[in-house]
Amino acid sequence: MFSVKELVDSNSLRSVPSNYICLNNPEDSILYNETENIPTIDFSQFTSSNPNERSKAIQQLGNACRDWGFFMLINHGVSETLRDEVIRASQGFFDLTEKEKMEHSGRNLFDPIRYGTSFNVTVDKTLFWRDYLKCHVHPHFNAPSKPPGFSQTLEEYITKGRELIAELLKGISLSLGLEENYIHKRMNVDLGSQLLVINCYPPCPKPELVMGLPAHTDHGLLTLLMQNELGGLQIQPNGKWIPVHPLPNSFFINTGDHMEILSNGKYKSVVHRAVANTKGIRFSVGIAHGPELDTIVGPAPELVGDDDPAAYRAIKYRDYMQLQQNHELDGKSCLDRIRI
Ligand SMILES: O=C(O)CCC(=O)C(=O)O
Ligand SMILES: [Fe+2]
Repeated sequence: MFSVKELVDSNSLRSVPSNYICLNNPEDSILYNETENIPTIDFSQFTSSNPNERSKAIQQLGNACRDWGFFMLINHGVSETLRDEVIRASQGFFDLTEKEKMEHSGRNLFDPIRYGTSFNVTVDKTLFWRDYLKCHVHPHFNAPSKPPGFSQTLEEYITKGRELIAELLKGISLSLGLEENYIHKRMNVDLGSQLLVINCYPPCPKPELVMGLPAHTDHGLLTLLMQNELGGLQIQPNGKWIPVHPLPNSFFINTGDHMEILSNGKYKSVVHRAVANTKGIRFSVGIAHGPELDTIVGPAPELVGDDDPAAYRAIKYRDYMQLQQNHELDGKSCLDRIRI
Protein backbone atom coordinates (compact mmCIF):
# COMPACT_ATOMS: atom_id res chain seq x y z
CA MET A 1 0.00 0.00 0.00
CA PHE A 2 1.16 3.47 -0.83
CA SER A 3 -0.31 5.90 1.68
CA VAL A 4 -1.08 9.50 0.75
CA LYS A 5 1.27 10.66 3.49
CA GLU A 6 4.09 8.56 2.10
CA LEU A 7 3.37 9.89 -1.39
CA VAL A 8 3.47 13.48 -0.17
CA ASP A 9 6.49 13.01 2.13
CA SER A 10 8.60 11.28 -0.50
CA ASN A 11 8.08 13.69 -3.41
CA SER A 12 7.88 17.38 -3.90
CA LEU A 13 4.48 16.91 -5.49
CA ARG A 14 3.42 19.53 -8.00
CA SER A 15 0.58 17.54 -9.52
CA VAL A 16 -1.77 14.80 -8.48
CA PRO A 17 -1.27 11.19 -9.65
CA SER A 18 -4.05 10.27 -12.09
CA ASN A 19 -5.50 7.50 -9.88
CA TYR A 20 -6.51 10.20 -7.35
CA ILE A 21 -8.29 12.48 -9.80
CA CYS A 22 -12.00 12.64 -9.05
CA LEU A 23 -14.45 13.80 -11.66
CA ASN A 24 -16.70 16.03 -9.66
CA ASN A 25 -20.01 17.30 -10.76
CA PRO A 26 -19.44 21.09 -10.95
CA GLU A 27 -22.66 21.61 -8.99
CA ASP A 28 -20.99 19.76 -6.16
CA SER A 29 -18.52 22.51 -5.54
CA ILE A 30 -21.12 25.20 -4.93
CA LEU A 31 -20.72 26.32 -1.36
CA TYR A 32 -23.00 28.41 0.73
CA ASN A 33 -21.82 30.30 3.74
CA GLU A 34 -24.56 29.25 6.02
CA THR A 35 -22.30 28.12 8.79
CA GLU A 36 -23.85 30.54 11.22
CA ASN A 37 -27.03 28.47 11.03
CA ILE A 38 -25.44 25.33 12.46
CA PRO A 39 -27.36 24.66 15.67
CA THR A 40 -25.44 24.80 18.94
CA ILE A 41 -26.33 22.60 21.87
CA ASP A 42 -25.09 23.48 25.34
CA PHE A 43 -24.30 20.18 27.05
CA SER A 44 -24.26 21.68 30.55
CA GLN A 45 -28.04 22.15 30.29
CA PHE A 46 -28.56 18.38 30.15
CA THR A 47 -27.17 17.98 33.61
CA SER A 48 -28.83 21.10 34.95
CA SER A 49 -30.78 20.80 38.19
CA ASN A 50 -33.33 23.16 36.69
CA PRO A 51 -35.88 20.87 34.94
CA ASN A 52 -37.01 23.69 32.62
CA GLU A 53 -33.49 24.16 31.36
CA ARG A 54 -33.13 20.44 30.70
CA SER A 55 -36.42 20.16 28.85
CA LYS A 56 -35.53 23.21 26.74
CA ALA A 57 -32.19 21.59 25.84
CA ILE A 58 -33.95 18.34 24.91
CA GLN A 59 -36.31 20.24 22.66
CA GLN A 60 -33.40 22.03 20.97
CA LEU A 61 -31.64 18.71 20.51
CA GLY A 62 -34.74 17.19 18.91
CA ASN A 63 -35.10 20.20 16.59
CA ALA A 64 -31.44 19.97 15.54
CA CYS A 65 -31.77 16.25 14.78
CA ARG A 66 -35.04 16.71 12.90
CA ASP A 67 -34.17 19.83 10.91
CA TRP A 68 -30.44 19.36 10.30
CA GLY A 69 -28.99 16.05 11.44
CA PHE A 70 -26.02 17.73 13.13
CA PHE A 71 -25.06 20.29 15.74
CA MET A 72 -22.10 21.74 17.60
CA LEU A 73 -21.80 20.65 21.20
CA ILE A 74 -20.38 23.24 23.62
CA ASN A 75 -19.72 23.17 27.39
CA HIS A 76 -19.20 19.42 27.15
CA GLY A 77 -16.60 19.15 29.90
CA VAL A 78 -13.87 17.46 27.81
CA SER A 79 -10.72 19.45 28.50
CA GLU A 80 -8.85 21.27 25.77
CA THR A 81 -5.71 19.57 27.03
CA LEU A 82 -7.13 16.11 26.33
CA ARG A 83 -8.44 17.14 22.92
CA ASP A 84 -5.05 18.63 21.98
CA GLU A 85 -3.33 15.51 23.25
CA VAL A 86 -5.52 13.28 21.04
CA ILE A 87 -4.63 15.34 17.95
CA ARG A 88 -0.93 15.38 18.88
CA ALA A 89 -0.89 11.65 19.51
CA SER A 90 -2.71 11.03 16.22
CA GLN A 91 -0.02 13.01 14.43
CA GLY A 92 2.52 10.87 16.31
CA PHE A 93 0.91 7.70 14.99
CA PHE A 94 0.93 8.88 11.37
CA ASP A 95 4.54 10.00 11.79
CA LEU A 96 5.61 6.42 12.52
CA THR A 97 7.40 4.66 9.68
CA GLU A 98 5.25 3.04 7.02
CA LYS A 99 6.56 -0.33 8.21
CA GLU A 100 5.39 0.33 11.77
CA LYS A 101 1.95 1.48 10.62
CA MET A 102 1.63 -1.45 8.21
CA GLU A 103 1.68 -3.81 11.20
CA HIS A 104 -1.98 -2.84 11.42
CA SER A 105 -2.86 -3.04 7.76
CA GLY A 106 -5.84 -5.24 6.98
CA ARG A 107 -8.84 -5.66 4.78
CA ASN A 108 -11.41 -6.75 7.33
CA LEU A 109 -13.77 -4.13 8.71
CA PHE A 110 -13.92 -5.95 12.04
CA ASP A 111 -10.18 -6.19 12.57
CA PRO A 112 -9.70 -4.62 16.00
CA ILE A 113 -7.15 -2.12 14.62
CA ARG A 114 -6.82 -1.22 10.95
CA TYR A 115 -4.55 1.22 9.19
CA GLY A 116 -5.27 2.04 5.56
CA THR A 117 -5.75 4.57 2.83
CA SER A 118 -8.68 5.85 0.73
CA PHE A 119 -11.99 4.18 1.78
CA ASN A 120 -11.89 0.61 0.53
CA VAL A 121 -9.22 0.24 -2.14
CA THR A 122 -10.95 -2.87 -3.52
CA VAL A 123 -14.10 -0.91 -4.45
CA ASP A 124 -12.96 2.74 -4.79
CA LYS A 125 -13.03 3.84 -8.45
CA THR A 126 -10.51 6.58 -7.67
CA LEU A 127 -8.35 6.81 -4.59
CA PHE A 128 -9.22 9.36 -1.93
CA TRP A 129 -6.72 11.80 -0.44
CA ARG A 130 -6.92 10.29 3.00
CA ASP A 131 -5.16 7.78 5.22
CA TYR A 132 -6.87 6.37 8.28
CA LEU A 133 -6.56 4.44 11.48
CA LYS A 134 -9.69 2.66 12.67
CA CYS A 135 -9.92 1.06 16.10
CA HIS A 136 -12.85 -0.77 17.64
CA VAL A 137 -12.73 0.74 21.10
CA HIS A 138 -15.92 -0.59 22.75
CA PRO A 139 -17.04 -2.96 24.20
CA HIS A 140 -13.38 -4.07 23.93
CA PHE A 141 -10.75 -1.39 23.79
CA ASN A 142 -8.12 -1.74 21.06
CA ALA A 143 -5.42 0.74 20.10
CA PRO A 144 -1.86 0.57 18.72
CA SER A 145 0.91 0.36 21.30
CA LYS A 146 2.94 2.99 19.42
CA PRO A 147 3.65 5.86 19.82
CA PRO A 148 4.06 5.65 23.62
CA GLY A 149 1.06 7.01 25.51
CA PHE A 150 -1.23 6.96 22.45
CA SER A 151 -3.39 4.14 23.70
CA GLN A 152 -3.87 5.69 27.18
CA THR A 153 -4.82 9.04 25.67
CA LEU A 154 -7.32 7.41 23.35
CA GLU A 155 -8.85 5.35 26.13
CA GLU A 156 -9.43 8.42 28.26
CA TYR A 157 -10.90 10.26 25.29
CA ILE A 158 -13.28 7.55 24.08
CA THR A 159 -14.57 7.05 27.63
CA LYS A 160 -15.46 10.74 27.84
CA GLY A 161 -17.02 10.55 24.38
CA ARG A 162 -19.19 7.61 25.42
CA GLU A 163 -20.46 9.48 28.47
CA LEU A 164 -21.49 12.47 26.34
CA ILE A 165 -23.21 10.29 23.76
CA ALA A 166 -25.03 8.30 26.46
CA GLU A 167 -26.57 11.50 27.81
CA LEU A 168 -27.47 12.78 24.35
CA LEU A 169 -29.15 9.47 23.48
CA LYS A 170 -31.36 9.85 26.55
CA GLY A 171 -32.30 13.35 25.38
CA ILE A 172 -33.00 12.05 21.88
CA SER A 173 -35.24 9.25 23.22
CA LEU A 174 -37.27 11.84 25.14
CA SER A 175 -37.39 14.19 22.15
CA LEU A 176 -38.96 11.38 20.11
CA GLY A 177 -41.64 10.94 22.77
CA LEU A 178 -40.05 7.72 24.04
CA GLU A 179 -38.95 6.74 27.51
CA GLU A 180 -35.56 8.18 28.51
CA ASN A 181 -33.71 4.84 28.34
CA TYR A 182 -35.51 3.59 25.24
CA ILE A 183 -32.52 3.81 22.87
CA HIS A 184 -30.17 2.48 25.56
CA LYS A 185 -32.26 -0.63 26.08
CA ARG A 186 -33.28 -1.29 22.51
CA MET A 187 -29.82 -0.67 21.03
CA ASN A 188 -27.98 -2.34 23.92
CA VAL A 189 -25.90 0.82 24.25
CA ASP A 190 -24.00 -0.41 27.32
CA LEU A 191 -22.37 -2.96 25.00
CA GLY A 192 -22.63 -0.64 22.02
CA SER A 193 -20.03 -0.39 19.30
CA GLN A 194 -17.67 2.55 19.35
CA LEU A 195 -15.50 2.79 16.25
CA LEU A 196 -12.74 5.36 16.44
CA VAL A 197 -11.64 6.71 13.06
CA ILE A 198 -8.61 8.96 12.80
CA ASN A 199 -8.43 10.58 9.39
CA CYS A 200 -5.20 12.04 8.06
CA TYR A 201 -5.44 14.34 5.01
CA PRO A 202 -1.97 15.44 3.89
CA PRO A 203 -1.63 18.72 1.98
CA CYS A 204 -2.46 18.43 -1.70
CA PRO A 205 -1.06 20.57 -4.53
CA LYS A 206 -4.43 20.55 -6.36
CA PRO A 207 -7.19 19.99 -3.81
CA GLU A 208 -9.90 20.77 -6.39
CA LEU A 209 -8.93 17.59 -8.29
CA VAL A 210 -9.20 15.14 -5.41
CA MET A 211 -11.59 14.18 -2.65
CA GLY A 212 -10.55 13.54 0.94
CA LEU A 213 -13.61 11.50 1.74
CA PRO A 214 -16.55 11.52 -0.69
CA ALA A 215 -20.17 12.25 0.14
CA HIS A 216 -21.48 9.68 2.61
CA THR A 217 -23.50 9.19 5.74
CA ASP A 218 -22.21 7.49 8.89
CA HIS A 219 -23.59 4.08 9.78
CA GLY A 220 -24.15 4.46 13.52
CA LEU A 221 -26.52 6.39 15.76
CA LEU A 222 -24.37 9.45 16.50
CA THR A 223 -20.84 10.44 15.46
CA LEU A 224 -18.69 12.69 17.65
CA LEU A 225 -16.08 14.54 15.62
CA MET A 226 -13.24 16.93 16.27
CA GLN A 227 -10.46 18.15 14.02
CA ASN A 228 -7.26 20.14 14.04
CA GLU A 229 -7.21 23.79 12.98
CA LEU A 230 -7.59 23.07 9.26
CA GLY A 231 -11.12 22.97 7.90
CA GLY A 232 -12.36 20.55 5.26
CA LEU A 233 -15.62 19.09 6.50
CA GLN A 234 -18.68 19.97 4.45
CA ILE A 235 -22.27 18.98 5.06
CA GLN A 236 -25.18 18.73 2.68
CA PRO A 237 -28.36 18.97 4.73
CA ASN A 238 -30.62 20.34 1.99
CA GLY A 239 -28.86 19.63 -1.25
CA LYS A 240 -26.30 22.45 -0.82
CA TRP A 241 -22.77 21.93 0.44
CA ILE A 242 -22.01 23.97 3.56
CA PRO A 243 -18.47 24.26 5.00
CA VAL A 244 -18.23 23.58 8.72
CA HIS A 245 -16.13 25.95 10.82
CA PRO A 246 -16.36 24.51 14.30
CA LEU A 247 -16.63 26.82 17.28
CA PRO A 248 -13.47 26.72 19.41
CA ASN A 249 -13.38 23.72 21.70
CA SER A 250 -16.67 22.34 20.37
CA PHE A 251 -17.57 18.90 19.05
CA PHE A 252 -19.39 18.41 15.80
CA ILE A 253 -22.05 15.74 16.22
CA ASN A 254 -24.06 14.20 13.42
CA THR A 255 -26.84 11.65 13.23
CA GLY A 256 -26.09 8.40 11.42
CA ASP A 257 -28.11 5.91 9.41
CA HIS A 258 -29.11 3.90 12.47
CA MET A 259 -30.72 6.98 13.98
CA GLU A 260 -32.68 7.39 10.76
CA ILE A 261 -33.73 3.71 10.75
CA LEU A 262 -34.67 3.62 14.43
CA SER A 263 -36.62 6.88 14.27
CA ASN A 264 -38.34 5.69 11.07
CA GLY A 265 -36.99 8.67 9.18
CA LYS A 266 -37.93 11.33 11.74
CA TYR A 267 -34.25 12.11 12.27
CA LYS A 268 -32.37 11.73 8.99
CA SER A 269 -28.66 11.00 8.69
CA VAL A 270 -26.77 13.89 7.13
CA VAL A 271 -24.64 13.59 3.99
CA HIS A 272 -21.14 14.98 4.46
CA ARG A 273 -17.67 14.83 2.90
CA ALA A 274 -14.13 16.04 3.55
CA VAL A 275 -12.13 18.03 1.03
CA ALA A 276 -8.35 18.36 0.82
CA ASN A 277 -6.34 21.55 1.26
CA THR A 278 -2.95 22.96 0.23
CA LYS A 279 -1.99 24.38 3.62
CA GLY A 280 -1.04 21.49 5.82
CA ILE A 281 -1.85 18.11 7.21
CA ARG A 282 -5.41 17.90 8.50
CA PHE A 283 -6.50 15.44 11.17
CA SER A 284 -10.03 14.64 12.14
CA VAL A 285 -10.98 12.23 14.89
CA GLY A 286 -14.44 10.72 14.70
CA ILE A 287 -16.11 8.21 16.98
CA ALA A 288 -19.08 6.40 15.47
CA HIS A 289 -21.39 5.28 18.28
CA GLY A 290 -23.74 2.49 17.32
CA PRO A 291 -25.82 -0.33 18.75
CA GLU A 292 -24.22 -3.53 19.99
CA LEU A 293 -22.95 -5.18 16.77
CA ASP A 294 -25.40 -8.09 16.78
CA THR A 295 -28.48 -5.98 17.48
CA ILE A 296 -31.10 -6.18 14.76
CA VAL A 297 -32.35 -2.67 14.15
CA GLY A 298 -35.56 -1.62 12.47
CA PRO A 299 -37.89 1.33 13.02
CA ALA A 300 -39.09 1.64 16.65
CA PRO A 301 -42.62 0.13 16.69
CA GLU A 302 -43.74 3.16 18.75
CA LEU A 303 -42.86 5.40 15.78
CA VAL A 304 -44.65 3.28 13.20
CA GLY A 305 -48.38 3.66 12.56
CA ASP A 306 -51.00 3.80 9.84
CA ASP A 307 -49.75 7.23 8.79
CA ASP A 308 -46.10 6.28 9.25
CA PRO A 309 -45.51 2.80 7.84
CA ALA A 310 -42.08 1.28 8.47
CA ALA A 311 -39.73 2.87 5.95
CA TYR A 312 -36.69 0.57 6.42
CA ARG A 313 -36.16 -3.16 6.65
CA ALA A 314 -34.62 -4.39 9.90
CA ILE A 315 -30.95 -5.35 9.66
CA LYS A 316 -28.22 -6.43 12.05
CA TYR A 317 -25.88 -3.49 12.73
CA ARG A 318 -22.83 -5.61 11.89
CA ASP A 319 -24.33 -6.56 8.51
CA TYR A 320 -25.18 -2.96 7.73
CA MET A 321 -21.60 -1.87 8.41
CA GLN A 322 -20.36 -4.62 6.13
CA LEU A 323 -22.85 -3.62 3.43
CA GLN A 324 -21.51 -0.08 3.44
CA GLN A 325 -17.91 -1.28 3.40
CA ASN A 326 -18.49 -3.58 0.40
CA HIS A 327 -19.73 -0.82 -1.87
CA GLU A 328 -18.47 2.44 -3.20
CA LEU A 329 -19.07 5.24 -0.69
CA ASP A 330 -21.83 7.23 -2.32
CA GLY A 331 -24.19 9.53 -0.43
CA LYS A 332 -27.14 7.63 1.04
CA SER A 333 -26.80 4.63 -1.26
CA CYS A 334 -26.32 2.18 1.60
CA LEU A 335 -29.49 3.28 3.37
CA ASP A 336 -31.33 3.09 0.04
CA ARG A 337 -30.62 -0.65 -0.04
CA ILE A 338 -32.81 -1.25 2.98
CA ARG A 339 -35.44 1.40 2.28
CA ILE A 340 -38.90 -0.07 1.80
O1 LIG B 1 -12.70 14.49 8.17
C1 LIG B 1 -13.84 14.85 8.42
O2 LIG B 1 -14.11 15.98 8.80
C2 LIG B 1 -14.99 13.90 8.24
C3 LIG B 1 -14.65 12.46 8.47
C4 LIG B 1 -15.81 11.55 8.28
O3 LIG B 1 -16.83 11.94 7.77
C5 LIG B 1 -15.75 10.15 8.72
O4 LIG B 1 -14.69 9.70 9.20
O5 LIG B 1 -16.79 9.46 8.60
FE1 LIG C 1 -18.46 10.57 8.13
